[in-house]
Amino acid sequence: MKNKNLPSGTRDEFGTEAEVKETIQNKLFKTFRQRGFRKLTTPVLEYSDVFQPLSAENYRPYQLLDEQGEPLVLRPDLTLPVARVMSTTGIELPVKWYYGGDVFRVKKQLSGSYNQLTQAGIEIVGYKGLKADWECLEVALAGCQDMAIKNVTIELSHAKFVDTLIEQLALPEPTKESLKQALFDKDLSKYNQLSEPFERTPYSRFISEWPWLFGDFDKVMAVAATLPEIKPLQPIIANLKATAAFIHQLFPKANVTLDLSIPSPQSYYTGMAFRGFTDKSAGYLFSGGRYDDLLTNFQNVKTSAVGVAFDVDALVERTNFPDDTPTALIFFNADQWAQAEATLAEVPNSTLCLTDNFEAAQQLAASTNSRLIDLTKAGEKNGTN
Ligand SMILES: N[C@@H](Cc1c[nH]c[nH+]1)C(=O)O
Repeated sequence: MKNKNLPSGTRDEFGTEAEVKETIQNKLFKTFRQRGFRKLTTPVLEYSDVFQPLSAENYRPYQLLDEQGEPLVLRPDLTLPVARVMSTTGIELPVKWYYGGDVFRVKKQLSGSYNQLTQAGIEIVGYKGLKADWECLEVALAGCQDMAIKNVTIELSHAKFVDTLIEQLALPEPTKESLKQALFDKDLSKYNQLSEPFERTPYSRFISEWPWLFGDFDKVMAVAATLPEIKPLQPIIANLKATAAFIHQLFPKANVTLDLSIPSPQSYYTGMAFRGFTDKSAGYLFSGGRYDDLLTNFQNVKTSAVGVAFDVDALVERTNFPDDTPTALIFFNADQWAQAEATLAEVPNSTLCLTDNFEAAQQLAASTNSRLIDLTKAGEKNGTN
């Protein structure tokens, strides 16, 4: 074998880290099941068409060809496969799914981030109302609580806010698009120039602060309240406010922020979106949102859906690794296997010692700082135990 290196952005996981990851996944799966979600497993390989709704710059997939030359990808997302399943199987709505698995996203070389990420999430399909969005938030925030992750900040946003507001502005279409781009890019000189016509209009306060409209929920909402009455914005604002109130009521310790100046975290979101962070790092713990149009990409029926996925690797990073390596080694002769099994079952944190002789067992016990349980009495016989 010539190349023993791993492909860039991938890693091996072993020992405590891999075990903690498994424990976290199992804990999440158990919660999902207890809440009535059903498991859905999809393949790691899919036709690239499935992921067409993803924005290409954020999600560059690994590409392959099948035997007929059809382009395949390693899945860069787990929500789109759920939409594919829903549109091809005729499963009755409503449904609540849960899943876990790896997604693959080609990141820039040397960006320091991994190209293979483990997610565990839920998708609720067939419910229009806020209750389904809130069930996602409940699962996400309760999940963080179960992992003892403190200081969780939940950032709310809405996929339609920017477009709805820009739509109202008396500007030519191409200027609207450029204003939106300048806002998202935080290109202030361009933004200021394009937004000049709104000085001394009822929009002026909001438009002048728009690129900075993120942070404390109430403060951002106070600036939004300076806008003139815009009918299509009202349900968006009402949903955001009701959701912030819901979070305060159920998770009083969580910090709620609002961002009215970002592009939607996923290009397929159509409604409220939410991401969870802790103050320790920039990466998110969970990310989710409503996507009522996604299934129309696969079939001509509009279906309401909302979901959230945990970044399991981010949860592992924030968990204190317990040191629970086996502390007792059971040394036995091959014909004592049944007795060794009984001891294994009885002694907590024990493991079978598979060395051929007692000396090797002693060495292993010393190097792993383990207590040696000698079923052969070899130690007694030669006086070393
Ligand atoms: N698939 C989204 C998370 C999500 C699940 N459901 C809805 N959104 C992501 O990877 O960011």
